[in-house]
Amino acid sequence: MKYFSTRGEAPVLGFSEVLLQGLARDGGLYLPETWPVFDADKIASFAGMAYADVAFEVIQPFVVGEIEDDELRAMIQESYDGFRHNTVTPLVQITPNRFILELFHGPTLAFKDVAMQLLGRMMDHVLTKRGLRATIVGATSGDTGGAAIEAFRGRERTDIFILFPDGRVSPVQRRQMTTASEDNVHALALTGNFDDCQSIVKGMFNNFGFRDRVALSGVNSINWARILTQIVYYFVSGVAVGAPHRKVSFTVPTGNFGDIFAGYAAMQMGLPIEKLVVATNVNDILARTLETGRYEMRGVTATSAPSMDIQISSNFERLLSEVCGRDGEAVRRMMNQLSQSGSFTIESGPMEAMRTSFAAGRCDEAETADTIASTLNENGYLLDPHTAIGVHVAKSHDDGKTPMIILGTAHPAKFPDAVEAACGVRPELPLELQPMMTAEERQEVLPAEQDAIERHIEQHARAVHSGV
Ligand SMILES: Cc1ncc(COP(=O)(O)O)c(C=O)c1O
Ligand SMILES: N[C@@H](CCOP(=O)(O)O)C(=O)O
Repeated sequence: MKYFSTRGEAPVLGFSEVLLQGLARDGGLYLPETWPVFDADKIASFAGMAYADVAFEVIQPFVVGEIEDDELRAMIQESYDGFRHNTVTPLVQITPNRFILELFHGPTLAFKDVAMQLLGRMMDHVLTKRGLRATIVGATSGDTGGAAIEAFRGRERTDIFILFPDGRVSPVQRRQMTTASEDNVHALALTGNFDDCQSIVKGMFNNFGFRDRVALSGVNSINWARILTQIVYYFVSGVAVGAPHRKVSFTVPTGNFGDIFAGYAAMQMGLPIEKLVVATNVNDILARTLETGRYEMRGVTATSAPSMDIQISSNFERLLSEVCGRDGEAVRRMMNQLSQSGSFTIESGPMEAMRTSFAAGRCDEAETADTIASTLNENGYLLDPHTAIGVHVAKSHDDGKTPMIILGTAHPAKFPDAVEAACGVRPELPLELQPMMTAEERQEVLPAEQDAIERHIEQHARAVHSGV
């Protein structure tokens, strides 16, 4: 399998190179040249299979020729053995037609673990084979950072630098990043918002001198491997509610558009999906875009669902590429307009194509709190604010016939203050995570300036100093 950049000007690469590069050298995002397609019999055969076995079937066609089957199987097995639930991503029915897909049983209680646990192992595998070291950078609005640090802490071949918006993540999220004591972990609190952190990360990838000196690699969902590993749970849950014999819809709490793009990928691979519903908080750029055809940035508002406080939604570029017939020039034009004027318009053809697969809705702060309280009272189920946004939006897209799966993206105990304020119940962290809340914290507070961050990384990254 080969991968091309959405902007059409970077070299076509194989999986291992795409994994290490993160962002393409033309600023674009990598996509597979073709979608492997599973027929109905193959999809039906996933029923009753262990999560790790489905993961192997889904991931293998994308990495074949680059990672041996037995090595892939072993990495998948190890990644999911550590999850708190033996089905890895259990499905919980909350109404006759609606289900929560609990993606938060990994080590940091967020859906990011599903991808990051395997990504960490794959990267280590490729670096070891090549005798290389890498400097990983990531931007986080709260969850990616903790999950990435958990996946890479103590790994010999990587240093990890996570940029997060100072004061804009929950205390649990912050501590998941700042209490790791391993020398290869660097939590950087930036005086800005998530979009600033993400722009700096992309800026570092576009500074080729720096990128090559530190052997830069990325773990945000700009990295194709993140999306790839997330495709699996769409198949697992879709089959559990009757696919391929019936269609299924998904509602996805969305920020950077990575999770829902994995659903789009599953659809291209043959999973019969009726609708992919984008659920946003008041930072609703994606909902507005689907409505109006115009992608238009506004300021970011801090909410009780901080991981979704995003305006520059990286993976939307992957969808633009798909609906524009993989026309790199068209994607470059829109992305240039975005960086010059903060907006761009999508032509009617691509917009119609998008609307055949996607719908969208938004949920404000009061609705988020009401949904947490009413779902607890009516269904006995405690939601985190991000998943609550999904549940709220799903209600207006549920046709009553097609099973609606809402992605449960975080455990409520990551956001105890918001949950308690909404419903009076304070969710407890699992016992093994409680010591973190009193452990010593270690972080650097830095200005949201690319130069300052690059200097800091050059001083601390072993890839620069070890000569490996
Ligand atoms: C809890 C939670 N829900 C939803 C999202 C949004 O996911 P995505 O950025 O893939 O759209 C995030 C952040 O990525 C998150 O951490
Ligand atoms: N919501 C994310 C933001 C980064 O998204 P990613 O999926 O591109 O890593 C977070 O919690 O950090």
